[in-house]
Amino acid sequence: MSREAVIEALKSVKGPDGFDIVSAGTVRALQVEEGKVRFVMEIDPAQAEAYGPVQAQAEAAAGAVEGISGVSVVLTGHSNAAPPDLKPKRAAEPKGPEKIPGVARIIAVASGKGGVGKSTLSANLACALAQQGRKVGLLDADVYGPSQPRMMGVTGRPASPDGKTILPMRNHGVTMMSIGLMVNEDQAVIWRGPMLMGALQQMMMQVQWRALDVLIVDLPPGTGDVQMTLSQKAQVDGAIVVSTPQDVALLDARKGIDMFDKLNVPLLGLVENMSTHVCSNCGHEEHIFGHGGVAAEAEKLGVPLLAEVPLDLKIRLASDGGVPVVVSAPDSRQAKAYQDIAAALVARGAA
Ligand SMILES: Nc1ncnc2c1ncn2[C@@H]1O[C@H](COP(=O)(O)OP(=O)(O)OP(=O)(O)O)[C@@H](O)[C@H]1O
Repeated sequence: MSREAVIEALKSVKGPDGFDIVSAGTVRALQVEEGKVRFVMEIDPAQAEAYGPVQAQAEAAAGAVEGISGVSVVLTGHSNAAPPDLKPKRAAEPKGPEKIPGVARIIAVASGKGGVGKSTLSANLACALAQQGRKVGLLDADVYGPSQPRMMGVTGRPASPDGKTILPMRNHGVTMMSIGLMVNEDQAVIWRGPMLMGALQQMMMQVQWRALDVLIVDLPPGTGDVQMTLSQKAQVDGAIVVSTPQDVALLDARKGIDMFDKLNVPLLGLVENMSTHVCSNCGHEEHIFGHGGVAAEAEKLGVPLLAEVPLDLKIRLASDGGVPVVVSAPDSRQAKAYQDIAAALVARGAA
């Protein structure tokens, strides 16, 4: 079971233009992992209907490859479709990722699994960078559970005065946009495929971010379609991977690290969250989930360990209350870990 075998199988599938979907450059970001295949089919939106059966054939072709137990194909639209008479060779040339207008740099914050503190880090990092004088945007791309409106204390729907562009929200010195502000909270979880990709693209390209030094993107957990779409569509300058210290969390984090490697996104560093727990009554320090695993991984990869953030009630209460701890208690020990990450990124010219 190999990536090559899947690609070979997909060459038997023809698009509505008669060219096979691999040579035509329709198949993008193909990954094979533990018997599961994922890829994006980038198509002319006007041909979405015609591609329905092609998608089904592609799923069947990839699924028939020996050792493949699951296939996930996402149809996504590209804006400038190739003219129909284009030779397959030219059509296969990939369209490179674009800069988001006005945005100097993009940093993606990712995690291998959910609930490890990726959104908490994104919110605190964005606020800390703003406190350090950077013009910062925060894009909540966690389509399956957008939590930035709550963490950043933002409510209401973003306005669209001209019906085309969207005005972002702003709080704590940070310009922000979340998929949670565009749909009802319970709706976001059922979004799938092209609709979801369209929303992500809209948030990147149609939001009036204005001039930003850095846009922090809070990704959904794992290594899925959103991560692939983001790095295909926009030029991501660096990624931060968050993990808790347990072996199983680290195992998932490694998959995230591997994904960024494949997508050619430089890894800026790792963060160990919930590293130690300091008892709020007696001050006793305990490594509830173990300690040092993320540091060892960073050393192995030759990337910085950006911080070890403690498991601390104050951090949770602050985020749940809509005022991240770097804003509610900027001089606290709890805020320092996030401020140090921001300072390190600024010093390296990464933010
Ligand atoms: N260092 C910390 N100390 C205490 N609580 C924390 C810490 N980091 C995160 N939390 C809390 O843990 C919960 C999960 O954190 P968060 O939402 O940031 O994780 P996530 O990785 O973004 O999760 P998901 O992938 O589900 O969106 C939240 O209630 C948050 O307040």
